[in-house]
Amino acid sequence: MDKIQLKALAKINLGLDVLRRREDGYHDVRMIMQTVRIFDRIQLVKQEREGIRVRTNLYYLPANENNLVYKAANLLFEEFDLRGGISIDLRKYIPVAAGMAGGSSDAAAVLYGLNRMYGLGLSLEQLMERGVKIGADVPYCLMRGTALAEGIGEKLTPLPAMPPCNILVAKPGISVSTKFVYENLHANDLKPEQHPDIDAILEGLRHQDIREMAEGLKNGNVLETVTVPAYPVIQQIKDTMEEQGAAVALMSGSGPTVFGIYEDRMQARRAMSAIRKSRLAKQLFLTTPYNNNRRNS
Ligand SMILES: C[C@@](CO)(OP(=O)(O)O)[C@H](O)COP(=O)(O)OP(=O)(O)OC[C@H]1O[C@@H](n2ccc(N)nc2=O)[C@H](O)[C@@H]1O
Ligand SMILES: Nc1ncnc2c1ncn2[C@@H]1O[C@H](COP(=O)(O)OP(=O)(O)O)[C@@H](O)[C@H]1O
Repeated sequence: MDKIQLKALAKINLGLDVLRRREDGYHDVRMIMQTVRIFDRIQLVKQEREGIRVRTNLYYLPANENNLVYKAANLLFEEFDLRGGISIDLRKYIPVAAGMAGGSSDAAAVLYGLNRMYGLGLSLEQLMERGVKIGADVPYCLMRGTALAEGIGEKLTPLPAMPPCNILVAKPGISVSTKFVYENLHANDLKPEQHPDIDAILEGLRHQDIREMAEGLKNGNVLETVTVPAYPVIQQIKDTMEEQGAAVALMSGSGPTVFGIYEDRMQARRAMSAIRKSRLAKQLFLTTPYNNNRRNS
């Protein structure tokens, strides 16, 4: 196989709690991950000439060793002493530095794609062990679907699929770095009432009850305690989505992207128009949960 086309899917966090700051500076988390149907497209083509070449449609992203797709390819090229080179064409649609794991998902797709193209024979678990060296969310991006993530995000337990629903995703025109958010959380000083009730969300998921999940998701992301005071636009988007009939609206990951869950498609469409008119968001998507574990390549 000389060529492969991949889709790298984005995620949202259906609840995110940070338990403690660890000695190594990372944080132990407890969060529910959900893949959504927003994706980047990646094409890998084998080259005779040695080296990893990256091209992307976004001028402001690194097209060198700092791109996570480069890091993923480099990891497997070095470990398996692969011959020749590879060109990576990355078409980005997932908002960048947004809390949607775009870069991590791109890296996951490259690990998956190279494993197939070069017949490396690595299992999903073996790919995940390599993925965590690139980023805490990469193992989850390899697994996809609905999952509980613990440890730094790499300890994964599959969960019942999120019930079908409509998810409105709005990214304001600001970028927030994950590092900044974790550093400003002061996780070890959080009061018990500041921690979201992840178990309540899990119960809602087990009952396949969006309303029950939504109840648990109010204040379901502890990282909002850092970003909402710093960026009022996040709260404004949440309020607008809820005024427009969302069961709940929550920031995803380290933000600043906000998602709203709508049971009714028409209502979600109306909410999308309202957010568009408000000009609170720079990027706006109406999407659905992804739970098919078949890889699309
Ligand atoms: C917040 C979350 C929630 O899903 O997602 P995003 O907002 O990035 O999408 C993740 O925990 C982000 O995972 P990821 O973005 O892969 O993290 P990494 O690249 O490994 O680390 C970026 C920075 O975040 C901090 N970090 C990350 C994960 C973690 N459990 N504890 C941390 O303290 C690290 O100190 C690092 O400086
Ligand atoms: N393939 C990539 N896609 C997006 N960002 C990338 C990529 N490779 C490296 N980066 C860098 O990683 C940073 C955060 O990436 P991203 O995964 O989009 O954020 P988040 O983890 O918040 O979802 C960006 O600022 C960018 O410079």
